[in-house]
Amino acid sequence: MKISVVGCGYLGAVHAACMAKLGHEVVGVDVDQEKIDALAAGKAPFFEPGLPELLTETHASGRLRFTTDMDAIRDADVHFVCVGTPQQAGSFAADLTYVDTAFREVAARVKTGDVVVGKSTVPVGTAGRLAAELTAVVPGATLAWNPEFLREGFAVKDTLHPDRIVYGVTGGVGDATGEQTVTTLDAVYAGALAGGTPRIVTDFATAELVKVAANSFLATKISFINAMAELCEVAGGDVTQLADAIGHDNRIGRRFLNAGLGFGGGCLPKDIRAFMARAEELGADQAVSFLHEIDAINLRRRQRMVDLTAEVLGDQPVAGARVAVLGLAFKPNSDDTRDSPALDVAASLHALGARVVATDPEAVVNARRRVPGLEYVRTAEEAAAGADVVLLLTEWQQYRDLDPTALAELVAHRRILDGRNVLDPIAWRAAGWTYRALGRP
Ligand SMILES: NC(=O)c1ccc[n+]([C@@H]2O[C@H](COP(=O)([O-])OP(=O)(O)OC[C@H]3O[C@@H](n4cnc5c(N)ncnc54)[C@H](O)[C@@H]3O)[C@@H](O)[C@H]2O)c1
Ligand SMILES: O=c1ccn([C@@H]2O[C@H](COP(=O)(O)OP(=O)(O)O[C@H]3O[C@H](CO)[C@@H](O)[C@H](O)[C@H]3O)[C@@H](O)[C@H]2O)c(=O)[nH]1
Repeated sequence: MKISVVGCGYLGAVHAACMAKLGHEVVGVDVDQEKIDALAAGKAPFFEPGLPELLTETHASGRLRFTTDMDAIRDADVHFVCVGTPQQAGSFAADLTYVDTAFREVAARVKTGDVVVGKSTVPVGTAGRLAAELTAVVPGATLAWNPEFLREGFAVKDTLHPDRIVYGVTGGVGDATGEQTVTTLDAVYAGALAGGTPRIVTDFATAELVKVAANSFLATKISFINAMAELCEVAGGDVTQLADAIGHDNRIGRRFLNAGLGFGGGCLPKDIRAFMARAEELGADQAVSFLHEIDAINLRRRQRMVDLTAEVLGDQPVAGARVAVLGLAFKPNSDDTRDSPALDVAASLHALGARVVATDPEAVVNARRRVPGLEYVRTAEEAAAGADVVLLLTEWQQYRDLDPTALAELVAHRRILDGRNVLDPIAWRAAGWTYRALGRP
């Protein structure tokens, strides 16, 4: 099939490459010339494991190209819209300007029979509005809403082998146009559906809600365990053992119960906020008012880390202390620093006058763009040299594997704060370190 992908960021670039991998002829379009130049040269414009190899392979196949020329979508029959929906400045609501602009641009170029597929995460009600706007321009074109659930760091695998695929279609199940759209989407996703991937066909509102409900649930699970960490801190318990113990209950499950600095990134924080804003517009704010608490618990963890740093420094003031920060991305295996808890903590300590020397295997360029004032270095060892305290804030494998004895030789004071509960306290204490973590004695 001939497919266009409009918006080639973390979601769209991966989606375009995966669609080509599934055998389709794909054109990716973005307004960002730099991003398109990289992609057109077969290079990933951001760090995502497996993407460079996939781009090389699909580039060579001749089935994948990238351009800033929107007219290139005219050849395609199915058009995925993958542009950003960030949080509005000064509000919890989603900023839909990119979605609205992209849909207008697409609608001006599609033809009868084309299917436009929304993948961006949007407030419930958006798809219905956009469907009406699309058919007002091209009555024979249809809209589908196909939310995306990929995780950064696993984006290629999640796209090619998703846990489920959701289609929101006009009129829902049983509607003739809807049925036709389902047939088209099944052909698009044939390679990913093979092997029995569950596929849920539903109406627009449900499809939009599935996405924000899933992210709200994940955020709730993380904040739940972080609330337990707060309790452990005052009562003297160990949240990692607590998580293991409750996680053995199959009804609860151990995944997404890792306590620490909490959730960040370009999705969970802004999606739960946009959900609250939309629920309020719909007069249903009470239904999701608990999300305010989820957000508050999450943000308290970042402040707790800053306070804990001051606590372990003891008589030494934060201002002037040399703080080594290991990890800046919002999670490992990503270079994404959007709403990164790690970068937030580093910036707060810097604002308090600490000399923050920070490193990350992939995220330094993005971090520097957001917080230029920190001192950025290449390695954990460089960051730790002469440090009064070391903060592990993003659990990259190389930081998990650090040798406490070797690192002890580099620092001014052996103080380590494990913001992600991934180090072995016994080994670090045995090497002479003061080990502190969130939610652990
Ligand atoms: N990043 C993820 O892991 C992920 C996963 C699932 C869903 N989502 C959702 O997908 C959407 C995109 O997220 P992202 O992380 O890829 O964002 P991103 O900022 O990385 O990418 C968005 C891209 O859209 C481009 N763009 C903006 N306006 C455009 C226009 N008019 N025409 C063409 N391109 C345009 C931007 O230049 C940018 O490259 C969001 O709604 C997000 O919530 C993201
Ligand atoms: O037990 C855990 C698990 C995760 N996190 C943090 O939670 C955040 C989000 O992690 P993750 O969900 O793995 O990353 P994303 O790539 O943001 O993926 C989420 O957001 C995407 C965009 O909506 C969705 O598509 C995915 O399904 C959803 O998992 C990160 O800061 C993690 O450090 C924890 O603190 N504890």
